[in-house]
Amino acid sequence: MDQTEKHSILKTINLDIGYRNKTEKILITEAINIEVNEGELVAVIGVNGVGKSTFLRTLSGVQAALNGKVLVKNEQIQQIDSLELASLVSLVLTEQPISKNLSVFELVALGRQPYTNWIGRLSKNDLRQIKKSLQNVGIEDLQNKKCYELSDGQLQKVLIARAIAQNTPLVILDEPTTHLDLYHKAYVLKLLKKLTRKTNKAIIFASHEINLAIQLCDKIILMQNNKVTTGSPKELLESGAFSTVFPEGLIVFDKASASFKINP
Ligand SMILES: Nc1ncnc2c1ncn2[C@@H]1O[C@H](COP(=O)(O)OP(=O)(O)OP(=O)(O)O)[C@@H](O)[C@H]1O
Repeated sequence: MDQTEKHSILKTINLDIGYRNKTEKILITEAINIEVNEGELVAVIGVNGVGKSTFLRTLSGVQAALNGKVLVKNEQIQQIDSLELASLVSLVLTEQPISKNLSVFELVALGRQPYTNWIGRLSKNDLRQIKKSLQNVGIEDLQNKKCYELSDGQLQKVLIARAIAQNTPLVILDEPTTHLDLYHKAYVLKLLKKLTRKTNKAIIFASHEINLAIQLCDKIILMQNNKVTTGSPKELLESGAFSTVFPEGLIVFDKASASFKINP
């Protein structure tokens, strides 16, 4: 087994993503080949409607692939039973239905479900993991609040804490910074980076925060019309891949500052 294989947590092989209705397949993107290793922070970037959520749902096993393979720890995702999958992959979706009557503590505790016994009793280890997640995300002071009392941004942090409490080697988040102000966007993405370093988890998230992703991520998966380009921010910068992310004109990529700017 070589080094890369050893640390691979997620891999796709000629993956086609999209939808199936009664009569046809709706292909969104085809032949996606990516690899994510332990300890990496990876952003999925692309314009509205390009297929980021579809891709993340397919990677987490929530949605079936049209074709090709998703491998989690070298095992094909369809062959992993749901309990084992819940101990490998945690998923945070943008508009997730949650019971807002739960307290923050109770919601984060749900992350422990794959490990609790059939009556859902929390062990000492579960309690330790919940406390650690609340601490890691910096929301200990919110733990007794009801979720309906939270701002959208606070709720987003709680959902991240729940995913961390699940303690999986792979965490997938769809737009984890949507409701946050600039400070908290940077805070959350830096937090995700810190977690990859501290826990060796692989974290993959879809985001429109391309400038922050360039500064913070180990890898970027760039989705464009039926095409996916992957590399480190440096590699993508050097190859000029960022210059075609948006339609020409309004926004341009400034190579000198490695960021997108409005065309004056
Ligand atoms: N259930 C569905 N059936 C058929 N097509 C769908 C379905 N859900 C989404 N789509 C289509 O799939 C494409 C990709 O959608 P997706 O939500 O994955 O994009 P996205 O990149 O996450 O967009 P955004 O940045 O706006 O969140 C869009 O054209 C969308 O209309």
